Amino acid sequence: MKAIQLYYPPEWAHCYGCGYLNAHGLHIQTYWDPEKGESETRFTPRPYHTAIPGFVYGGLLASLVDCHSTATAAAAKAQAEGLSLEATPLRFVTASLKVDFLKPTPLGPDLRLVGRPQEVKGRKVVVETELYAAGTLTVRGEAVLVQIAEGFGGGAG
Ligand SMILES: CCCCCCCC(=O)SCCNC(=O)CCNC(=O)[C@H](O)C(C)(C)COP(=O)(O)OP(=O)(O)OC[C@H]1O[C@@H](n2cnc3c(N)ncnc32)[C@H](O)[C@@H]1OP(=O)(O)O
Repeated sequence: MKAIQLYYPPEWAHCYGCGYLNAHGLHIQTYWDPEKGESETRFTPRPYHTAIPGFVYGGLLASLVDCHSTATAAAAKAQAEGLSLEATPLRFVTASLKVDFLKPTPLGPDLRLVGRPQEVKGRKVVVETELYAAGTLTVRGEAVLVQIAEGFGGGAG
């Protein structure tokens, strides 16, 4: 199975979190299960992703939820519209990101994020994510993702 992020064309693949063209990035990769209608990302933090010794830095956890959610939105929208990401790449950006840190996340185990689309409407997708460390739910996220429109970012600076 191919990660959703690997369908992004090069101009959308520089993201620090998930861009395959960012040599310094996290290279987050998300997989879509069309039967369950949910996504999965796995990531193993490095020792330097520390908050306090033994626990993962919350900003990293938010980044995982962020890029996991943008990819989930692309897959959910593609499935809802009967599109193939191979033929029609879709790219979403984050409009809103809410992260609840339910428990400290231990540094060491592989982290597993599960994403479930709550709403797919027009250019907007809402995704809920649960993040597990060694089977324990430690983070819950909710993100609003908006499909980028032509000329995205125009006028900035
Ligand atoms: C090029 C590839 C980049 C890849 C980045 C990967 C992940 C990221 O980190 S993205 C970086 C951080 N995000 C950004 O920089 C985005 C900055 N924001 C923007 O550009 C715009 O506000 C943008 C595109 C999100 C929305 O603007 P616009 O295109 O005008 O959408 P708009 O028509 O207002 O809204 C569409 C829908 O989203 C909803 N929405 C928009 N913003 C929000 C928000 N902050 N909270 C909740 N809902 C929102 C709207 O209510 C609307 O919903 P509905 O259709 O139900 O009425």
